[in-house]
Amino acid sequence: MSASSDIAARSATLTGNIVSDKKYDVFGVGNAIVDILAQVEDHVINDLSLNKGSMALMSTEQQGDILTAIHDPSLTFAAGGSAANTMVAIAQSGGSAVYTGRVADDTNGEYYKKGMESEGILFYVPPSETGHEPTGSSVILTTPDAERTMCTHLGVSTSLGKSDVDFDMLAQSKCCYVEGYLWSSDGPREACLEVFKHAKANGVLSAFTFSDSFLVDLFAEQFKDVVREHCDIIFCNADEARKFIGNDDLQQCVKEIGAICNHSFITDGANGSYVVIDGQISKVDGFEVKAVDTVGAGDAFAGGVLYGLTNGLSPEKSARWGNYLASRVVSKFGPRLDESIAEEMQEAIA
Ligand SMILES: OC[C@H]1O[C@H](O)[C@H](O)[C@@H]1O
Repeated sequence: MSASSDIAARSATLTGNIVSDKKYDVFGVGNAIVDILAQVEDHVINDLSLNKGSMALMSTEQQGDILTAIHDPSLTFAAGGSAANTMVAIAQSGGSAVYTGRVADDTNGEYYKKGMESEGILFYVPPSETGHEPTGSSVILTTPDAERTMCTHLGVSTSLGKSDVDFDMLAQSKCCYVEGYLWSSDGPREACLEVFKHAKANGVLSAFTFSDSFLVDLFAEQFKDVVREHCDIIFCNADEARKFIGNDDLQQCVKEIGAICNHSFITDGANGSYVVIDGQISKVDGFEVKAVDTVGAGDAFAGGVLYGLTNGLSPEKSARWGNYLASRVVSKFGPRLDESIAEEMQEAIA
């Protein structure tokens, strides 16, 4: 079978919705990160020379300097990590999810594992022994306009490798979901490529998120190859879409992304999202809410979409549910919702 006819066949499977007898809805792979959340004024982002709205990689010492500088007695902690947040959104929608990510055998690692298990996620990778890197963490500064700026130390999450992946569980999943954040480290990137290959060999659809515009800056060409060779479904936001295509005109970017991947979901903040299925573009409206913290919004959107696609909803209804989950996450501080909201689905997508 040629590459293009293979893609066409996989595409037809999705358009008919991915409802199969596989055991799990989605198999996620990501950096396991504990979030340290603070609210700051705008000038703090400038004073610290941070790139507002983006993610920067740094050492724990640099994170410590930031925490000292902001001197916030009301810091809060949350289990985060982009793909992990997405798996939680799937579970809170009523779906089933498996998570592959690495924590250390330390306090944050224990906290993180408990957080995932309490949401019903199958988090099976054993923690790394202490003495090396700590569990990954991200100091997340949210400004009054609800924008979040992330200062991340990846810690032990960069030691995730392909030998950590449970390929049997992957084969029993309808879809896998990989975060672009993993591209900044060699071992996790190789593990992801292996996940995509095994997914294809076992009739599991492959979904990918670009994660952050700085990654698109660094890896645009690699991301294009990944999308063309491996992906059935992609997620990005408007900034990432513009950088990926190299054009400021969002409509044009949506069209061009849709020509590269047959199932593309592009978020546009409070305006909602674009769904491009086999070149056909639909705009799906967002929900009007007062946003206080945008951390985790894209993750919640992807969770809603993946829940929908793996449970018989059309791509547009799936995106509507994704928009709803994102609107709920931005209405509160922190990267995840606190509880299941599956019972709100019918009204939200009607
Ligand atoms: O997408 C938001 C997530 O990305 C970062 O990895 C943080 O952990 C945060 O929870």
